[in-house]
Amino acid sequence: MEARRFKPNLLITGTPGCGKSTTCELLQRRLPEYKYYNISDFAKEHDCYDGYDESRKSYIVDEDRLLDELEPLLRQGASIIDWHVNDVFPERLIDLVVVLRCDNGILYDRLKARGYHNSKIEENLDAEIMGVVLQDATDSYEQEIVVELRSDTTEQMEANVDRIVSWVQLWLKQHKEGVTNEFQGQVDEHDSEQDSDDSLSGDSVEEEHTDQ
Ligand SMILES: Nc1ncnc2c1ncn2[C@@H]1O[C@H](COP(=O)(O)OP(=O)(O)O)[C@@H](O)[C@H]1O
Repeated sequence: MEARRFKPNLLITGTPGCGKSTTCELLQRRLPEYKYYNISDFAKEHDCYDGYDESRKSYIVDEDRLLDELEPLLRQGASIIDWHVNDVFPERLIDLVVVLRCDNGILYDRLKARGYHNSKIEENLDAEIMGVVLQDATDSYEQEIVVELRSDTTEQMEANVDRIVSWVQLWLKQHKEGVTNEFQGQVDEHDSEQDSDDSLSGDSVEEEHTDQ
């Protein structure tokens, strides 16, 4: 049986350029006892690569190897996981999935500034338009723990971090009290001032993984 976690594991996902790393950085400042796992870096550091995809100009992650390395760490809880791929982590180890979304014009500028070549920019823009990452998340996790948040502006990013910290506090309170209510039910109540844009709205699209 899975050991009980005393602090939640947070998965911050989204198309490359949507703001995962920046959001995680801010989040970690607010949650200093949480460990931050940027999976691209983690895979590199732990030699979890299985070749290089020349056409995509990106390394291919050996997901089995990655999970072997990561699982014992996630079992301890208090993790912030940053990756555009979200459907590889065992459901039992993830407590909240935040899918960051971004306007395509803004995303284009961010990816261009990052020096991505055009085909890679296009692939990522298509993935964002089609909601691929959100679809993967809703396919892989209970809908109650998947939350879609807009990250076009600094103000939105700061508000997102505030919300995630509030959810963490709520999770801690619930688990301390042994309350078994559904997490999202409490979140909805807590965030009743949020507008309806925050509801899940992923379109059904074909599977396509983006890479950095
Ligand atoms: N909500 C936001 N508002 C303004 N700039 C942002 C926002 N999110 C990300 N950025 C900027 O966009 C770029 C890509 O963000 P990053 O966090 O690296 O994305 P990801 O980790 O999803 O690839 C960075 O220069 C970052 O400062």
